[in-house]
Amino acid sequence: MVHLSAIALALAGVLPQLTQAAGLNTAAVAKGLLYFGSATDNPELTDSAYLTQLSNRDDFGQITPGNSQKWDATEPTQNTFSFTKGDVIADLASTNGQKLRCHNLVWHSQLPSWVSSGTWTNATLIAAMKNHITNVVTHYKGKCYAWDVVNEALNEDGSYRSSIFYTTIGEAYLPIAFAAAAAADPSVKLYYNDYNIESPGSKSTGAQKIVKLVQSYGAKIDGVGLQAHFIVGSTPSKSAQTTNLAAFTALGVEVAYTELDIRMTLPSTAALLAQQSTDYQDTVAACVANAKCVGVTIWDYTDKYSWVPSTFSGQGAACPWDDNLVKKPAYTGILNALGGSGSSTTTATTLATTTKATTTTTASSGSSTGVAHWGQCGGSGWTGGTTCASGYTCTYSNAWYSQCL
Ligand SMILES: O[C@@H]1[C@@H](O)[C@H](O[C@@H]2CO[C@@H](O[C@@H]3CO[C@@H](O)[C@H](O)[C@H]3O)[C@H](O)[C@H]2O)OC[C@H]1O
Repeated sequence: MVHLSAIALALAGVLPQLTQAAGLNTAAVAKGLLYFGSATDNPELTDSAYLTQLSNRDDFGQITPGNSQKWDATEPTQNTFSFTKGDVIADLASTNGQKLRCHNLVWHSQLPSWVSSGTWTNATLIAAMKNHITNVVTHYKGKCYAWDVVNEALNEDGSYRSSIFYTTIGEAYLPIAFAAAAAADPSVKLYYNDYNIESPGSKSTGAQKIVKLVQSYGAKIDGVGLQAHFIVGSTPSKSAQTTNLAAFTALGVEVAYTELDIRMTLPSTAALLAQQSTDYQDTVAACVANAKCVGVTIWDYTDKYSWVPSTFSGQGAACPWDDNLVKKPAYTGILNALGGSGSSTTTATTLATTTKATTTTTASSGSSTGVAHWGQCGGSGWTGGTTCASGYTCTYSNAWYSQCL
């Protein structure tokens, strides 16, 4: 069936178009992603210039709290919960009309000492973990697009990290955590999130085993978050990242780049900034190429507030905006991957189908073929529709069209 409304909307410019002027999020949505986003943190929000750019939905359609939803922030004392700082970020997302990625529930780091140094049995730690998850997820119910339920459970060789959770409970802590999160908010997407799982290898294989483990317990797992804390010049190729993403999505889960930044040894040079731009472009292009890659989040947008210099001695300049909130070449690299710096041609017949459309994009740097993730899923004329075709799930809709994955 031909949906003339999609053609009309596209021709009239109602659907997101790929133009020079489009920001990162606008271009990402036009390319079929759900969002392009940034992490942020409470102390930075007093910087009005920073806040203004963060709130610019043309660039950022999603934000993630960098620290304020972690266990040490939300349950510093057993069964005493504090949501004040996390609520500031959640409210900001709501005010700005941005999606919120919620981060994180179970992680070996930034734990309060009552957890990390407590005396636990299998039963008592399961109870404490479930109580934490239930309270935090319930508090933010309906506000998060996704939760990073378990963060960084793996060693580099793909074996389990010896966290308090693994050594006390064993691998069952993962499905137990996912099941508790699903019970508290059945609608929110539930993710496993880790670093160094962005190209094929032992750790990526370990993360795929976690997906299968959770599924084998009958618990819900919706996605895998690839942190993507990269180094300029050592970023995995687009090809390696594309192959890797496909291995995850073949398991029936979606994927997202959740903490992208690409650091360099300081001082930065023009050559390093150019390579950084290429590395950003390759990574975002890998996401665009996979129909189940829903978004990219950078781990703060400006070098001014990046976590990198305080964590990796002598390194920095990892973000697409510099210390003065001026865009770096990396910004253009991301936009190139999103088709934002060139022209885009999409055939009307492809647009009109209820299946995922294939978009051919001609960027200034060359030609590439990507997969558009959106589809006009129902209705007719200018009112559009919000019902997805059979076999598709509606992940976003507005008055004009639905996004169906
Ligand atoms: O002193 C601490 C300070 O060290 C802390 O820094 C944060 C550490 O976590 C960072 O985010 C993580 C980066 O990579 C992945 O491993 C994780 O998934 C992320 O959560 C965050 O950006 C830093 O700000 O902040 C609190 C201070 O008290």
